[in-house]
Amino acid sequence: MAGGVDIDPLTQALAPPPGETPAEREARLLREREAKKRSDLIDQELNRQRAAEKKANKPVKILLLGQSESGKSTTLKNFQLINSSKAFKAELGSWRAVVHLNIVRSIRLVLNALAEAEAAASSPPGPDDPVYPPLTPELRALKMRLLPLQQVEAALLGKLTPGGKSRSTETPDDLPAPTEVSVHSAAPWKNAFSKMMNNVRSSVDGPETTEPQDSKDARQLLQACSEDMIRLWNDPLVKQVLEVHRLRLQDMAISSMWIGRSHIHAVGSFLDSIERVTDLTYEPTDDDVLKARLKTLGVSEHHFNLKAGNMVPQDWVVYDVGGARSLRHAWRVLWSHSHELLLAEDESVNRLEDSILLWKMIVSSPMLKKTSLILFLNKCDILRAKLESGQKFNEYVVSYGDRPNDFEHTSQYMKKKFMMIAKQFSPEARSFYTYFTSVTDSQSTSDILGSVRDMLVRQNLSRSRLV
Ligand SMILES: Nc1nc2c(ncn2[C@@H]2O[C@H](COP(=O)(O)OP(=O)(O)OP(=O)(O)O)[C@@H](O)[C@H]2O)c(=O)[nH]1
Ligand SMILES: [Mg+2]
Repeated sequence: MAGGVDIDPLTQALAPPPGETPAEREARLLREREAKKRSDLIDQELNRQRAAEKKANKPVKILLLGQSESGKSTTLKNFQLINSSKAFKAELGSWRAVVHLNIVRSIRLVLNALAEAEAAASSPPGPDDPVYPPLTPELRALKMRLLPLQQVEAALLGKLTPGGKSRSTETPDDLPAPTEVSVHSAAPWKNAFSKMMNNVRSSVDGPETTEPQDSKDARQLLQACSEDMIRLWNDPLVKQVLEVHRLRLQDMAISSMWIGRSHIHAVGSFLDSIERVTDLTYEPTDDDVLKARLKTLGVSEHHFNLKAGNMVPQDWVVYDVGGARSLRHAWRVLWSHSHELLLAEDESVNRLEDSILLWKMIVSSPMLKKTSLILFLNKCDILRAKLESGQKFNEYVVSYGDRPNDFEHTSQYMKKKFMMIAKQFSPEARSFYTYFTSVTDSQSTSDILGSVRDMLVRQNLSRSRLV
């Protein structure tokens, strides 16, 4: 500054007042020390809050575990339906082909049983052979008329994953064996289906279409077979044949395969809606999607941004994995990160032993000792129906003894069993939550998933509070 003395205004402001007495100086320094203390406390509080926020913003990670067919993917679908319903609705069309594939495969299952009944009739029965009722000429004719459905199956399978990542597990046999279609969860099958089905829709709407001829033929063939499929499924003789077939498989201890009770129930659920789902204008409903079965291979990751009550939205990641025994090695990779673990168990009593072993393995894992566990005892609707139809729970679980053969007592018994195992095998004390579910019922599942979500949000927040 020309001619002036250069004085820094800050230094000037902080400088002791001119003519300060020693007592005034002492009082001023005390004030300054207290102000600094307050400022440090505020900084500390801000840092604490920042750290807490950072922790709270960590996504909640949910890992869905359980046997194959226990309902993991169906639980995930419910989660999508509740929390990102727009995306769920946008994908409805992609499920149409899966529903069709479920129908075609169920019919094939029935045709296999009929073929077996025919084969049994043509050779003298051994003492342990199953006794099938003789097939009528009409039923044999029906069986022949439905053979072209194999083309439909091939066309749908061909479209499942263009890169050939889908897999159909065929076993070498004279008869076409029961099969199950699986899809690698990372594969873009939904896009492939959407494309295909959009094309199909345009073929229904008008003559101009880019739909591949084989898909179009497949849809029309399916519709043309509709009446025969209905006739087959409603034939009382077919029901008798299926029952003999089921008992035979049960005797061979392969009841958890395709024709396992829960599976007949699962794939059979579309057999009661053949007319509706084979119509050329068919659009899948939410319930259809929940019932559609597509076995998962590998691991798929799904992101959500959820808000519970008046809390800030939080990122959630849900991992869905394949539950088949051969795929379980992949689970451990996911365990290395801390997750909330949601275990779906098939409550339909035919695979209880595996279910118990799986639960033991999970609760005793040292890697998961800090992980929250939520147990879904699923398919309660099937358990209920079986008990009501007179099946005896103690035939499957001998230790159940003479307790009442009703849903209330059997379900509580199973819950206690799972709780005892958790208590006995957990590396350290833990609490876990159990729900009785039927995840194909979107309404009740929505309530349950809502409370699970609120509980986890609260838990996550209290964990993130630095003490
Ligand atoms: N009735 C009934 N069916 C169910 C229930 N939960 C699932 N399902 C059906 O059972 C079948 C298998 O369910 P998924 O969700 O595919 O089973 P998953 O555990 O994902 O099986 P993987 O992918 O092989 O590990 C599907 O057809 C579902 O619609 C239930 O509570 N009740
Ligand atoms: Mg699955």
